[in-house]
Amino acid sequence: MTVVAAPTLHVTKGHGTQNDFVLLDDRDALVELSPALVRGLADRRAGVGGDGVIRVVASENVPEGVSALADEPAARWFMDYRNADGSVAEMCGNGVRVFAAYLERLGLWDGTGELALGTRAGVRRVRRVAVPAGIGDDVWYAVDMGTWHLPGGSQAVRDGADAEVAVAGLEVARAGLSVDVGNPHVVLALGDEDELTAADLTRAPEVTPVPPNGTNVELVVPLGEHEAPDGSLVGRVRMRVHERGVGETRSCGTGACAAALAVRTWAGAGAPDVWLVDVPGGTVRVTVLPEGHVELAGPAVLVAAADVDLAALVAGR
Ligand SMILES: N[C@@H](CCC[C@H](N)C(=O)O)C(=O)O
Repeated sequence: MTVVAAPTLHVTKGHGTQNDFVLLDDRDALVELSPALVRGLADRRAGVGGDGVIRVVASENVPEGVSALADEPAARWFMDYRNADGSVAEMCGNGVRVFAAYLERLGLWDGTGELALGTRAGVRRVRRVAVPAGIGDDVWYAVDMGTWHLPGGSQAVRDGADAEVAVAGLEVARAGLSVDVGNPHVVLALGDEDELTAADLTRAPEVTPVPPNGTNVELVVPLGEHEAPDGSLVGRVRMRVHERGVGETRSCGTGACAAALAVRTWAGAGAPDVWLVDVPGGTVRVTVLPEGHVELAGPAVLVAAADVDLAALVAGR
């Protein structure tokens, strides 16, 4: 574990619907964020603890080719996201909101208008939004998550499944639908909430054919639809997730988008464009936007700040 800057690292802890992250401000890209350092910071016993680590880097310090920043000079800040096992992921939906809250805390965004930020999946745009009635009182952010894709790169499929998924605790393998929202997901619908509870996600679900770069897996139970005050339809699903590079987490923003998109696809014509996704850590809202985009909205909370003694972090593992 080599760190150029200092023997201590100032970090902040935050979460979005209890998908939790260790955040660091390394705008000059001085910290060598090795997989070992990420694993140490994310360690829930010998480190700070989190599902992932997120680093703020000024766009001009991001190596060329990492994101589409060259096309978007307004994206001054790059979200360098790592999973708890030290692996790099293209995108993190809950992470983007927490990253925006962290930029506000650092005085790098004033919370007004639209914040463009760089990610490995391209530029994402964030804005503060009103909290939907009855869903807590944390500050909410909405993120345009860009374009999404079903198998074959399209936004419509003839068959509702392209994979078979075996989940511990469930007797028979289920059909799953791959959804790409910047990172890979496979979504499978379960019969009822008892099955959702019975699923054992301490082990990674086995997906066939094996996705070449691994995948996140979402188990969903559709909960029906209701009418919003403006007369439009809102769908609701309950979800559990096993994240690539992490394990079961209490929420996954990209996973919520994938879950809503899969259920909407299975529901066919006339299905709602707005979905509430209930996860163990809370509720997020997914909206299918025009031009093939999808939006994720939900809370972001910063809960603590700490100075990490890097020598102790190494010694403790
Ligand atoms: N929790 C995230 C997704 C993080 C990345 C994922 N584990 C992967 O490897 O693709 C979210 O909120 O989207």
